[in-house]
Amino acid sequence: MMKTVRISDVTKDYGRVKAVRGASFELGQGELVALIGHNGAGKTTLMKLMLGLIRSTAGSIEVLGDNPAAGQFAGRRQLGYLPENVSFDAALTGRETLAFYARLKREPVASALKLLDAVGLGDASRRRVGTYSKGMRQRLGLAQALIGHPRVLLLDEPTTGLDPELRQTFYEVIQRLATEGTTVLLSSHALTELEERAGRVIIMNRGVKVADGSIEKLRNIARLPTKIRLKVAGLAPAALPSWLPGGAACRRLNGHIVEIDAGPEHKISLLHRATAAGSSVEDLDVIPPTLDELYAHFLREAEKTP
Ligand SMILES: Nc1ncnc2c1ncn2[C@@H]1O[C@H](COP(=O)(O)OP(=O)(O)OP(=O)(O)O)[C@@H](O)[C@H]1O
Repeated sequence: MMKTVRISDVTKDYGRVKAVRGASFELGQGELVALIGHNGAGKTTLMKLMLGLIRSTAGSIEVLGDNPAAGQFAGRRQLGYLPENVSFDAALTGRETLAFYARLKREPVASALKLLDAVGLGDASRRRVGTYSKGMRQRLGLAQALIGHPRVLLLDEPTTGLDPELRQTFYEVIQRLATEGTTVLLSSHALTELEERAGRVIIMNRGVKVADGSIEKLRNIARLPTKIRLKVAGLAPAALPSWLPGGAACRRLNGHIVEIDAGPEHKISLLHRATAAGSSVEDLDVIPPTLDELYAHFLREAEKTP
């Protein structure tokens, strides 16, 4: 996979604040990567470094084969960016706004305007941006970031303010771009929606990268228990199935569900027991560790190391 972004041992200090500390990672063509972390973890700072808006204190950054902070950064036109708090001139219409950005990027205005339809703003394109809702402004921001079919797309909390349907459309748009080869890096606090969508997750804690990999890989490293939920016929409200091994962490949920925490090494044998003849299990759900749980786990681990 061709690498579009290389971050090597990067540190960024703002005076005494260490916003990023020794971070290293590479992003490949066509990857959709989620950057997650608490407020102030260093996500926006990393994006600004990749855009060349600020310079690193130490370490090196390469985007599309070049240093983005260098004066003549050839890759700039191939970068798309949606800032966290996008703001536009309220007096311009959606079309005028996008035409303005297309000219700035020296891209054809006609193809930029087609992006308004792609983000569902076609009907509102002749209205002034001042009359747009927050979600509409966010979509205009996304259209702006997509001008010129960027090879690297950096999105800072892009789904804030979008309703569930628009979030779905948003992910469809960026997933299509990733399939076509764009590197997409998006920062977000909405972990549940990232779970099925991000091919890879980078977790930041106080400026330090604490985890990096697919959800599968993070699950393998964290070795958190999988939840097995069972509906068992004829079980008294507080009772537990007799076939459960002693010491298994389990509980009753709402009177009729039995929930078991199954460590990776016990999962299969517990499922065998649950589905064996005579176990009275009527229904069963297997719930692997969520991104929320993985995130909490890696932050806990990071806080243990001085
Ligand atoms: N221009 C600046 N001057 C001084 N400190 C800054 C500046 N920009 C960011 N910081 C500090 O650097 C740290 C990292 O900030 P950053 O904006 O990268 O975090 P973030 O992970 O994007 O947070 P959020 O989720 O709130 O957007 C924070 O402590 C922040 O206060």
